[in-house]
Amino acid sequence: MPGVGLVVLIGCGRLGSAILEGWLLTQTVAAADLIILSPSEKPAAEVARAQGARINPPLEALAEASVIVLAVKPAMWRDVVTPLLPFLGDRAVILSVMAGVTAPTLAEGIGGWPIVRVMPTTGVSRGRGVASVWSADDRARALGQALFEPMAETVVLADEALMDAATAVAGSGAAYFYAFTEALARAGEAAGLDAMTADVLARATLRSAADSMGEDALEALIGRIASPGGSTRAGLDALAKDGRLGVMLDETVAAAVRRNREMG
Ligand SMILES: NC(=O)C1=CN([C@@H]2O[C@H](COP(=O)(O)OP(=O)(O)OC[C@H]3O[C@@H](n4cnc5c(N)ncnc54)[C@H](OP(=O)(O)O)[C@@H]3O)[C@@H](O)[C@H]2O)C=CC1
Ligand SMILES: O=C(O)[C@@H]1CCC=N1
Repeated sequence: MPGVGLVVLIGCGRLGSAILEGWLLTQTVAAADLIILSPSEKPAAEVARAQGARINPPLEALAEASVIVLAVKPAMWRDVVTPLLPFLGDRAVILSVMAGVTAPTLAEGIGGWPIVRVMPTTGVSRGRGVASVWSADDRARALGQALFEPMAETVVLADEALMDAATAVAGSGAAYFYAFTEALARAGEAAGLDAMTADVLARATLRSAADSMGEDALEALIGRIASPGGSTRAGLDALAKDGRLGVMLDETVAAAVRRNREMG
């Protein structure tokens, strides 16, 4: 894609691989413009290599990089990045997808380069992710948007302090929906379905609900299914009894926000 330049992806684990797959799928980054640093061989990196990406080249190659994407665990980024710093050019932007690690903390170890934080979901691998972007630097923010908008519904946050909440809602959120779906299947089993039928129905319902959602208000969507006095309304009333659904999700998001702060 014109304008993005040479992209260095550091870490090709679950999220790094998803990002790589998304870039190639949506042609956001040409494989020839990619350098991937990975201690072990990864299927996604091998696919990129076959299309022209460079894997673990001599570090002198980093001098031309426009953007360095940090997709390693929050606990290890200093050890990973410190040896690379002497090789970075003046124009590089640091893009971190790490949960919890703040820009001021990153700047302690990577001073001098503009920083953009992006919190994507692994759905970017299929060009259908979600991403929250924050940067204090206009060029870095624009680069973050250029790299993620083609493969994610992207929100630009006004304040870095909101990144932990965005991570707790979107970065983690798919896992909550999967956990809910699992619990729905088990409840179906308790109501008499065999385990496999309950799984098929719960998973298909999640897919169908997501497909049908569009841009309509959630309340309107619920209203279309829940006939007054009907069985869905009875189920929804049980779900929200004494405000417990809201309380449960407040606690869920608060716990994830706390953990993001601890990891940073
Ligand atoms: N998974 C998710 O859904 C999301 C994750 N994140 C963030 O993404 C980051 C990565 O998470 P995730 O992908 O799940 O974790 P993984 O453990 O799957 O990936 C981390 C990768 O870092 C690699 N690595 C370790 N040392 C180096 C090194 N020196 N140079 C290059 N790569 C190295 C590891 O390589 P190896 O496998 O060879 O050890 C590993 O594949 C985290 O900071 C997390 O907060 C953010 C949003 C969503
Ligand atoms: O669980 C984690 O720490 C990361 C952050 C968002 C999704 N995965």
